Amino acid sequence: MTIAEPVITLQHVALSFGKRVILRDANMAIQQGEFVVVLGPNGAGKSTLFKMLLGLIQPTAGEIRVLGRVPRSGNKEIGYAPQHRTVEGDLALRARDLVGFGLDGNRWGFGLPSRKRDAIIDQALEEVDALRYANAPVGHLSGGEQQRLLIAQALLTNPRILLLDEPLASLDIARQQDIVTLVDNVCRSRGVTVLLVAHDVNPLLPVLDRIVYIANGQSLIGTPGEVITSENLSKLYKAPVEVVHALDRIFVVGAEV
Ligand SMILES: Nc1ncnc2c1ncn2[C@@H]1O[C@H](COP(=O)(O)OP(=O)(O)OP(=O)(O)O)[C@@H](O)[C@H]1O
Repeated sequence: MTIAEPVITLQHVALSFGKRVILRDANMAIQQGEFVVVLGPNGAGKSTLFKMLLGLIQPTAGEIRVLGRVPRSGNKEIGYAPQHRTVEGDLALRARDLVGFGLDGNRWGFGLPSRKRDAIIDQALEEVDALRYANAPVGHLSGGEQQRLLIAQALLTNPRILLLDEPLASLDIARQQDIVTLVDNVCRSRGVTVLLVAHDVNPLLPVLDRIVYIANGQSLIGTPGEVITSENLSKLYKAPVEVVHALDRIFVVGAEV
């Protein structure tokens, strides 16, 4: 039996912006098809980790490999949905146009015949159950509907890795659940590796494989039971933190997550 190479590895990775240390000695190996939730307080470096994987920010030290190579920008094997604020108002942009940006941002999308282009966009819209509002103006759609479009956009190039930055932000619990189910289906059916930034792990507990926790320049990776413990979080935050398990949920008391 051969053991598959991890799709993402960080070895002794450090990153600072001037005097601000974001990561000191980060180490992780993430496998094909894993669903990984990235947690940590505001400003910890969660989005910055994504930018390093996308080749947009270089580590100060250490080695990063994505699908066996040094990260490079424009890698169509990574689908990326950045942090997003809901678009409001009468913006003329239609849902399918927003999704189509996923092709335009990649060189291979240029010059596609329009029928082929439409078919690719329709397929992505169908996968996120957004076909029925394909022609609606984006500003008329709810936050959850807009989030589906961003996921469709990220899927357009058939990526092997999906980076989703806070796709659950400002959604109600039911809509959060819908997006979690959608992303889980994409992860399992396509065998895509998902990294998803969140501030609350609870809606994701039924589907995630492991979590990465970043705080104060340190990072931990493992199952929720391995990582989210009073001892670990007290060390990360350098303050007393209590982790409470109740009603199949995890509550962190004493720190902003
Ligand atoms: N290009 C940059 N130059 C200098 N500082 C930066 C740069 N990018 C990010 N930072 C800083 O690095 C820190 C980490 O930012 P990042 O956006 O990764 O945090 P985050 O964990 O995603 O936070 P949030 O939960 O608030 O989205 C912040 O203090 C931010 O201001």
